[in-house]
Amino acid sequence: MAAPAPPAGELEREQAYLDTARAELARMRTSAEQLDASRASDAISGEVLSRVLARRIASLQDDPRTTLFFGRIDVEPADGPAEQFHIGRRHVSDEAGDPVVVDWRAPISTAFYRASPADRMDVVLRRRFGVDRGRLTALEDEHLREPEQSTATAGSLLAAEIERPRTGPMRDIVSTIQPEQDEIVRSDVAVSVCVQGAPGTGKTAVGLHRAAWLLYSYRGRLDRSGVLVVGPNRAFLDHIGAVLPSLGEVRVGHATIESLLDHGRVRAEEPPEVATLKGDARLALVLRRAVWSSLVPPTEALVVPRGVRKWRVPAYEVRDIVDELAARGVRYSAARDLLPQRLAHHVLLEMERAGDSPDDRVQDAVARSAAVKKYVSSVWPALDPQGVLHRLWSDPRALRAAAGDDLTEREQSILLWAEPARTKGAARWSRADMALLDELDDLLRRLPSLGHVVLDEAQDLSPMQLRAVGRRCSTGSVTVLGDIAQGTTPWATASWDDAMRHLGKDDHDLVVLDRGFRVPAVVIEYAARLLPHMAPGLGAPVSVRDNPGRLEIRPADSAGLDGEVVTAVERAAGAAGSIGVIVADANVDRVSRALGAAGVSHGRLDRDHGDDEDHQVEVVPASVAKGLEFDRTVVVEPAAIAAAEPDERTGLRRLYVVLTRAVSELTIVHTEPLPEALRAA
Ligand SMILES: Nc1ncnc2c1ncn2[C@@H]1O[C@H](COP(=O)(O)OP(=O)(O)OP(=O)(O)O)[C@@H](O)[C@H]1O
Repeated sequence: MAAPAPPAGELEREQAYLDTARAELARMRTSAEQLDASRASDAISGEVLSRVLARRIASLQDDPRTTLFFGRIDVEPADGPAEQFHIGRRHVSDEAGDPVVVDWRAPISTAFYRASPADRMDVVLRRRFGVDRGRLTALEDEHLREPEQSTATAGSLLAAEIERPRTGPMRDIVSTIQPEQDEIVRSDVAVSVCVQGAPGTGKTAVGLHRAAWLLYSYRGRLDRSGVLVVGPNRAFLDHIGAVLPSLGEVRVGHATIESLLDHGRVRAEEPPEVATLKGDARLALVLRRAVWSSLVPPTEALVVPRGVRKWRVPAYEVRDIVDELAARGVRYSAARDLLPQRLAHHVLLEMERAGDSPDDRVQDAVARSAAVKKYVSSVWPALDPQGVLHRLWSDPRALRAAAGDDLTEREQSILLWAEPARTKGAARWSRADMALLDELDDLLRRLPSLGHVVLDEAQDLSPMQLRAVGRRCSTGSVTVLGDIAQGTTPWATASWDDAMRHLGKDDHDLVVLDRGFRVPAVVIEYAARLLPHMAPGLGAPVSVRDNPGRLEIRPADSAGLDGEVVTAVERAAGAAGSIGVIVADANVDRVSRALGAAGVSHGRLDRDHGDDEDHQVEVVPASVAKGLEFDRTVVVEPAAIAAAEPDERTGLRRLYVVLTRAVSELTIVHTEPLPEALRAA
């Protein structure tokens, strides 16, 4: 018996419904345009209102290139009427306020993503639409109660969407979010989630959709506190930067860890041993001690002259005040700000005891007096992060005192500058120093917390960097995305429990994603040969791609390497789709020159710039490839890519990252022997 087809005329009926939905959206826009901000009660509210209105009108624009919905569910609850819901990127309602299209983030839409024959969630029919330039071209029905009634093609629209060629930046996956992904996306706002997933399992996609879902579900709260996405470099942020706007969310901040911890210019590179030690969580204890040991126990009384009299607060009383402030858990500088008023209050009590009746203005004047200021500076010195760190790295005695039992003598000697900078302004700070300056900043004044942070490629952060991110969501929650096998920094995390503890989120859900959406089977199986050598215990994803992919290995002699690369790139460029030519950082110029000489137009990525021009071919330094994807990749000289890292394990991990960027084809061009781990079958 032939599998059922959708009922005749159904596509036309759905197209008519789409036309109605478009008309309703136009009506919503017109009525928003007619609202008048000038009728607000005052100028400031008028300005706020007109901004809100402008945003609302922009959000109601119809994009004729897409449809307003991509799916439909028919639900038949046991205790209520049967209903149909069309699911789309945004909500559309009719004049009576009834929904015409429901937002994919609304609670009712959950069933579209998660219902299955085993757990129908009241759904009897799930329909998916094929779309071309704003019109519906096909539909597929899944009957959850009677699976044999499902259309013959059920599942093929989903597969086609996953197989669609990748060109340009990353796009949203809103029409095809998978059940295990949806569970993460819709985790409660209070829950911190850590997602471990092999390359291409959709971690980044899930994190971004979670941000959009949270903003929809907790709009008021998160609009105020803010949501931030943190990624490894600018090229990556450029790659993902269009996803949230395409979901209607333009108010999410995007940052790299470097831009987040911007406490001055990075002017020094340091050996991995030093950077790793500076990233160790023990440094937090050292810095805390360095800050609080700056307090100088008072030995002399505070003396405040006023007119012909002198008022005294004895040293032991000041000590009590200082001890009380230091014990309150207030940050160092914030507590210091309280000290003048406390001292002035004691002076006031003295005055009262002497028969005066001073008022608050007298207390303020005493607090601001030169005598009090000078005294405060002597017992509770003003500090700034750069000053504290400059002293620690320059002065062995200061470092020894702050180190306590937490750092060995050898470790202290590693941290000390060989040639101390003369002033803090002249200090040449390193990347690892930035996380320490950030920690110091927070020891001095508390940083306000965001509502939610999405942290991608989290495996690469040091404990001190994780602490820095954690303090930015200290009262909010975090979505942590990463893959231990892709950790390529010397301080990369070996355990998600440790990483989450450094983030201050001991209490979290750990979820493993293992279905691979990017990398086709032959490519992932090849790359997975590396896993036992650099991340034993971690499995490769199971590719869910229909396309088995293509893997080609092209040996060349050293004179012919560039020519072989050009040939491989030209062949790859014969079909539509993006091409990444991934090479060891040191070889980027050479390969780019060779391509240029052969007339192959291409762009170049670096840490700070994703290419915004529309190049089909991009030359990508291996250190920038993480998180990116290309339809076809040409990987040049794997041995050189691995050898550029400080140790073998990191080298193989870098190679694993590089080999897993391809959506359909991977070509390897090499003259040096391939690393042993790759050769072993
Ligand atoms: N449910 C889905 N439907 C369609 N495409 C998907 C789905 N999930 C993921 N993808 C696609 O798979 C590709 C890989 O996704 P993503 O970059 O989020 O993976 P990742 O786990 O972050 O990878 P990596 O660890 O390599 O950075 C992307 O093109 C993404 O759009």
